[in-house]
Amino acid sequence: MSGAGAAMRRVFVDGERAELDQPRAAELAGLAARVRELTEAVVHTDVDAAEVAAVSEEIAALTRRLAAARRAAPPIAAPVPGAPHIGRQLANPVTGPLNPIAPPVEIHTRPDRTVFCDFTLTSVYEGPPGFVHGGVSAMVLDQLLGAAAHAAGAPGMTAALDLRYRRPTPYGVPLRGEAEATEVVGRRTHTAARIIAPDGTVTVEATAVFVLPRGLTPEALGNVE
Ligand SMILES: CCCCCCCCCCCCCC(=O)SCCNC(=O)CCNC(=O)[C@H](O)C(C)(C)COP(=O)(O)OP(=O)(O)OC[C@H]1O[C@@H](n2cnc3c(N)ncnc32)[C@H](O)[C@@H]1OP(=O)(O)O
Repeated sequence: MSGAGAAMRRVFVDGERAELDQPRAAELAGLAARVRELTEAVVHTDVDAAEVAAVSEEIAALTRRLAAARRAAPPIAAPVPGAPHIGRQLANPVTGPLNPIAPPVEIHTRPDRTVFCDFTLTSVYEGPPGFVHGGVSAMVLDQLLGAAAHAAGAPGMTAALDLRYRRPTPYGVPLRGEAEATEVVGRRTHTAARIIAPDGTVTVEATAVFVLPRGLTPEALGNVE
């Protein structure tokens, strides 16, 4: 089995990572939400130099307090019977409520196994002035495409990701992401996705191929249907 396959098995099947119950996850999600506000404030602040220095010191002190009890690796959520493990990665940089760099994006699965998300990116994700960074759009789409592969019962790791940036993606407005699996061939799952602006314009289109690492089964990843 590949290194990635073995690592996934250790985390999701063998219980290598700390597993948080819902109240503890909610506490830490609240902390991450405050840090997201802090990031926004840092990017936009215009306070004077003395205040910047004072706040920097306070933040360094807060960081030391949090680091006083440190885990070796990000924790995951306790398993939910019947649900895929993909939703257990609480520190995922796209969907993870515990990760301050995640917007976070909440992905939903429809009964027909397609997936969608409604999300708003703030100006901290700016690339070209006034618009979302292309790498951030790619990150969101990679996750959404991966979720579509999971939803189809054919999860895998991203082997290829192809993007078409049709129009600039605005930030600060509600965006819709949609994705679906288009074909499953052996360990390969082909997927397609798009980001849609509030006026219905498709700003980015993506296709991706996901490959299930050798030695893993969809069942081991929690795709139980
Ligand atoms: C497992 C998933 C778990 C997810 C957990 C939750 C997170 C979800 C998050 C989701 C979002 C975030 C996701 C992330 O961030 S995943 C992180 C980014 N991705 C990676 O790091 C992947 C790195 N690559 C690899 O580990 C290997 O290359 C993999 C495992 C992908 C394949 O290595 P393996 O040795 O197994 O491959 P094989 O040679 O036996 O080929 C097998 C089949 O695949 C076909 N093929 C191979 N490559 C390509 C390609 N580029 N285009 C088209 N097809 C390709 C190949 O032709 C063959 O098909 P066939 O000839 O049999 O028909």
